Amino acid sequence: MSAAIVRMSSVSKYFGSQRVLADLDWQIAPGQVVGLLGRNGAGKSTLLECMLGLREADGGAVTLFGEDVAGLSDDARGRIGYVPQRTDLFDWLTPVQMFDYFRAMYPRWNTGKVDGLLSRWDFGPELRNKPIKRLSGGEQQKLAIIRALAHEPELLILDEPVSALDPVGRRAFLRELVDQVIERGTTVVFSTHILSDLERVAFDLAFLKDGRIALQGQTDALLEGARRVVVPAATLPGAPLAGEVRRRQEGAMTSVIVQAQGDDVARLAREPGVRVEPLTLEDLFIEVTQ
Ligand SMILES: Nc1ncnc2c1ncn2[C@@H]1O[C@H](COP(=O)(O)OP(=O)(O)OP(=O)(O)O)[C@@H](O)[C@H]1O
Repeated sequence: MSAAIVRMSSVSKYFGSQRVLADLDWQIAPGQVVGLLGRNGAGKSTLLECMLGLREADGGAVTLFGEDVAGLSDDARGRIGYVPQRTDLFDWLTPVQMFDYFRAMYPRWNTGKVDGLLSRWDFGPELRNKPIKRLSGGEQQKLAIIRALAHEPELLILDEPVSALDPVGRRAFLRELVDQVIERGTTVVFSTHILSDLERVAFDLAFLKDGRIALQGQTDALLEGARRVVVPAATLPGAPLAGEVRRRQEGAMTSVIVQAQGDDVARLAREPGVRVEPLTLEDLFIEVTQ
């Protein structure tokens, strides 16, 4: 397997006494497209900011393209695109002025791509020449996405990029992501709460919980293998089932979530009163992150 593009080892981050990242290990391979999931406040933005060196971790190591993130070269920086959760555009400029400014900074800036996206995403002459601070939240989010894509990055980090977009805008963005960005082999890390979007674009999912990546795998495989096994408490063995994620007592029954069905689940399924149910992505999110 080729060397990881992103490598995080034992990364910790505290805000005061609150531990947000707890010795987190994570690696992302070239061309991987990963959806990052977690509850509100789980630390997704913090994780992405530490990954990019925008926030200093309190412990551990982060490398991007094999370089320590604290001393990242201009070349490596030029290969990264980032859409933050809150847009950080120069809002006193107009879109045309902002893109002129960034074009001068990035050798690989693709003006044709910017113009094409502006046209397809409904930026007529009037919007292109209006100060960004007077644009709507969704319009500003579209500009942040265009800015992140314009230099055709090899690593694209998106922190809830579609939260302000309407369904038409979201679909247009996802089409661009799937048809252009992912098609080109770009490595993508994408946090969102819109699970249906992830099912469309993310081949891999990673769940952040208690400051660590609690579960990661291919979306299809996770959904195919994950089951809720509801068992009379007396029938359930005390030892964890193979691939067990969590178990919870519900009256006389115990509900066990497994990532993948092993022989023990097949055996239990034959016992009277046992139910084995498939999980949706939403079920899996709730079960893994609760
Ligand atoms: N600058 C800061 N100072 C103090 N606490 C912070 C700061 N930034 C984030 N936190 C805290 O760290 C935790 C993680 O926040 P973060 O924004 O990374 O979560 P998130 O998973 O991105 O959440 P959401 O899904 O709501 O966007 C939260 O409890 C938050 O209150």
